[in-house]
Amino acid sequence: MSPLDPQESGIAVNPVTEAGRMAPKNYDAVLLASFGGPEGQDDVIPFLRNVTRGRGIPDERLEEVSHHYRANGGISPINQQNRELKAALEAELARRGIGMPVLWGNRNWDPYIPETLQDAYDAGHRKLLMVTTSAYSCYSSCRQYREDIGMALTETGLDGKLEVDKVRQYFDHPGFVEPFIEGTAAGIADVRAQLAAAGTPDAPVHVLFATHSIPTRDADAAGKSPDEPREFAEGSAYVAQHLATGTEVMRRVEEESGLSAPWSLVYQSRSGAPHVPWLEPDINDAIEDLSKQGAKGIVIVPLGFVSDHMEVVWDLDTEALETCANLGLAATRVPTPGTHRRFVNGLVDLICERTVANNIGDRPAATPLGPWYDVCRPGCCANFRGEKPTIAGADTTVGTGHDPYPSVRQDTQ
Ligand SMILES: CC1=C(CCC(=O)O)c2cc3nc(cc4[nH]c(cc5[nH]c(cc1n2)c(C)c5CCC(=O)O)c(CCC(=O)O)c4C)C(CCC(=O)O)=C3C
Ligand SMILES: [Fe+2]
Repeated sequence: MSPLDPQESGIAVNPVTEAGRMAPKNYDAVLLASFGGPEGQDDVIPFLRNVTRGRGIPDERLEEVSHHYRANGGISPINQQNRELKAALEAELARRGIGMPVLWGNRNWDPYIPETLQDAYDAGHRKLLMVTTSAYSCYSSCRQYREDIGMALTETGLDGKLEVDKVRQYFDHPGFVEPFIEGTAAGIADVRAQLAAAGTPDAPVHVLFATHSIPTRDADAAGKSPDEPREFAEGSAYVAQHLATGTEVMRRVEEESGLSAPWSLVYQSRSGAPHVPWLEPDINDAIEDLSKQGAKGIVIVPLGFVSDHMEVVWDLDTEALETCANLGLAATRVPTPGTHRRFVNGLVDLICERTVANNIGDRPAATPLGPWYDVCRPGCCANFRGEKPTIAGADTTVGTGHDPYPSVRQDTQ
């Protein structure tokens, strides 16, 4: 791996995140790790028991949060989305002549991560590179996946036998950002056309970047570490990453299509006890406020999500678009990256930047925050429920990421 010449590539190496790099290795398979979801009415309660495991939540309470799954035949779209993503990744790897299979494992539903790791080991794999379906930094989207692997390695007795590392959080990788640029430009044009058809072509349009709300305590811990010298916007890497990505999307939309609109970051899918503070404003409250302030059109960009899973098709397409309709607002929801060519290509680029063969030396990042760390800084995205075995952190004791100087390790095989 040779250091980049920023003059030549136009992309400067971030001196901060350089510290959390891991040298390229000879990985022999990709692990696509995701949340998992139910695939029929009988799966719904067992799935929700998995999601809330260890918290002793009674089934009656779980039934209350199951309505969106129930209304959709007990089926979450997430598994099918992941089957399609897995197939698209395999096709792109094959197209580039890279002989790595893509193995798939979930946190909360079949195929479960520990079984996938055991199958991988039994099939002869020894070094896996994990790609998750979460782009940002916070407990749920980064550390919890690192724990899923740490616990699975411990549980299966494979720690020390099977190496699992993960690609960096990719919120600002061009492959993740560019489908949103395309979608946001098309979304603004669509809402403008709806308003023109209604005889109000110049009515105000507002872009809402939507992401999953999380408890403010988790938001504040996201990316925070004694080893992290940066102060993040609003004190949270989770919020800062979304703001930076949203800023870049709007800049590129204007540059490439001449379209512009005021925008804000809003939150959705809040759960948990009402007295526990979560990130706000909720998207539905924001839509009502914007309507009161005179907005006539809303473009909803699901910036926090990789695919059209339940939080997107229910909380945005059913609830938020209904809020818009009730207020008489023109509205549209922009696509998620899904299996967009540029997204799939970008994920394969992220795999290549970590592998010896087909190595890509430059690490593009569309915002000044990145490229994010390959190996998380000590303590970041803390788990307030109690520490668990965790991979891919400078302070962890499982897997290989705990090497304090991973970027000078050489893969010898
Ligand atoms: C940041 C974040 C993402 C985005 C990053 C990423 O994409 O990973 C995300 C994605 C998802 N969240 C999902 C589903 C659920 N999340 C829950 C609960 C929670 N999520 C949280 C955070 C996040 N969640 C948090 C802080 C909780 C409460 C505490 C807890 O329980 O840990 C619950 C419990 C029931 C409830 O409280 O509503 C469910 C069922 C699904 C599957 C959807 C499908 O089936 O299609 C997906 C992709
Ligand atoms: Fe969630």
